[in-house]
Amino acid sequence: MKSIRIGTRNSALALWQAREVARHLQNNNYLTEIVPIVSSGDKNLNQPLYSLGITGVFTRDLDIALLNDEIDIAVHSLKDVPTQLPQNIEIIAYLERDYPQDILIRKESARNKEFHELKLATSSLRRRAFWLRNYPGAEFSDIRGNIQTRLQKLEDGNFDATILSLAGIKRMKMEIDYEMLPLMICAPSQGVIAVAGHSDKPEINEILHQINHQKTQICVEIERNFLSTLEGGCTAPIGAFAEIIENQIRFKAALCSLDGKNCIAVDENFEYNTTENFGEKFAKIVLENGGKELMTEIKSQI
Ligand SMILES: NCc1[nH]cc(CCC(=O)O)c1CC(=O)O
Repeated sequence: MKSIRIGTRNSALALWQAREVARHLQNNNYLTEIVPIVSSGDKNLNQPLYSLGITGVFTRDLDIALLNDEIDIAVHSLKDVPTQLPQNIEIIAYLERDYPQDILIRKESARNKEFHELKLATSSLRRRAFWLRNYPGAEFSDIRGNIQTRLQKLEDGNFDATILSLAGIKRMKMEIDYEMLPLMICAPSQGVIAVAGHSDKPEINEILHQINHQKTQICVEIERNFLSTLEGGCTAPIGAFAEIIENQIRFKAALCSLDGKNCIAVDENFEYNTTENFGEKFAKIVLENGGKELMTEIKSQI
């Protein structure tokens, strides 16, 4: 039997996630091979990227490799995957979500500062807005790069703390002090590893179904339907988190203005069924309650 070629980005986190998918497949007796994709093979495609619907900065190289049949599947952090997928590419499996939360990491010199005094480094509009909602007037710096780079920049830079995803810290086995941030609502599908496949490869997709975690799928589909109904392609401060508690789903979400002053939140408990699109339903409630105007305002500001 041929081994399944698992495409991944080349960062430490991406490689860890790809190995996690490999481990699940191996547990089901499939052979696997990790294929790190460094740069894109656009040259082999005979159509322009936009005409194939390829948009995501984090996903584009893997999308191209899938379409060029250099890999059989692609592993992603689901929160980095655009809600509109390219032609012929589908998310086929979701691994069980581990840690959806955002956490605060501060440097030693800021040990005794109160939250409202912290100078924060984060480029995420969502993290900024939710923080400002609680601590108006807080100051921010931009910070980009992978987790290791950001932690190095925190040490070197002129700011006190940063906000990261707990999933990333746990996966990298970082021995680091952190504080939980119950004031934040995570990004839609944060903490979830997703496996994308090619729609024309039913045999591979059949295999992927075996490693799918259905409860995770139910939750992230609600979160992502909420996001895509609100957004229409722009990036806004939107948090969304669904979890299954006994036989009910608890869904918490919010759309905030960039300065955090205006937040339209939903907090719902409901019985799940497969016929209703709950994410879309709750997004429409937000849109009808001032969300439409707020989205227009945000789009004009970013
Ligand atoms: N956009 C960056 C990114 N994409 C996925 C993760 C970590 C894994 C996850 O949260 O799903 C991170 C780092 C972070 O947000 O701190």
